[in-house]
Amino acid sequence: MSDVLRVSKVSKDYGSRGRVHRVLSDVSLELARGEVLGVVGESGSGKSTLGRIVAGFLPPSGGSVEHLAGGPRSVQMIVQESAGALNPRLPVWRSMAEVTAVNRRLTRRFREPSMEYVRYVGLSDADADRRPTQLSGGQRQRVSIARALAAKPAVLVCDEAVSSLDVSVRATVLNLLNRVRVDFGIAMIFISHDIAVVSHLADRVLVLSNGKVMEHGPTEQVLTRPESDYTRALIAATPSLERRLMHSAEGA
Ligand SMILES: Nc1ncnc2c1ncn2[C@@H]1O[C@H](COP(=O)(O)OP(=O)(O)OP(=O)(O)O)[C@@H](O)[C@H]1O
Repeated sequence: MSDVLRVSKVSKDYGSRGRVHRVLSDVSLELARGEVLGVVGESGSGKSTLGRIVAGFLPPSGGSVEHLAGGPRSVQMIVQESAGALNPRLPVWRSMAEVTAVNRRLTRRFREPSMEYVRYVGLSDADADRRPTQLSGGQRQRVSIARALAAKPAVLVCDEAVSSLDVSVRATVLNLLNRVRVDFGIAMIFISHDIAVVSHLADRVLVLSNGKVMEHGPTEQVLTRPESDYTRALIAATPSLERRLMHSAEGA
């Protein structure tokens, strides 16, 4: 299947002359249409920096990022509290309409084009008329997903997108993201410190430690036959995942 994203030997340095801190070194990856790459690693390993570089919010210090499909908004990003990007004083349909409207005067006739996405993510027409603060955390994250979809991206970067949600809400949003990948063929970079969460969605997993790729392979392989002690430690630090892996090994 054709690639929609190619990241080649990307590095990132923070700081200035004399006090340079390298936070990403030689990271390469490719994404095909509809494919989900999970990016895991402990706090400070460089996950968000990578996500922001891929989304075009941050320039790399070296290497290249090629967006091989879609228009100018071909990569969209969803973060932990994406609703922060929504105007708190406006009904959410208006924040959504801003993504696509050419006309800055967003009268109510611009509402309908957004509603297709509002309904797709499982929100009601009444929800679209509410302000972000009148919605739950899960509903706000759905709005963020709807807003990203309205931009018709080829790639979605999800950075800790479900981390602040309750476990049951988290499962429904993960299911929604899975449908998005199937229904729209959107590829995703799914960033999380929690390898268990990543394992629900990702086809492949890339493990980052101190800005370096420790391993990168099919999810099943990385979880059951990790190559590095670092990955083994990440799995061991996630008891729910360890239990699940043990059960499936016993059942095999
Ligand atoms: N704007 C910045 N200026 C200087 N250093 C930064 C900046 N942003 C991030 N860093 C540093 O870069 C490293 C990687 O940070 P990054 O946020 O990418 O890691 P992360 O894996 O996403 O961590 P977390 O899971 O805690 O969000 C850290 O050491 C961090 O302190």
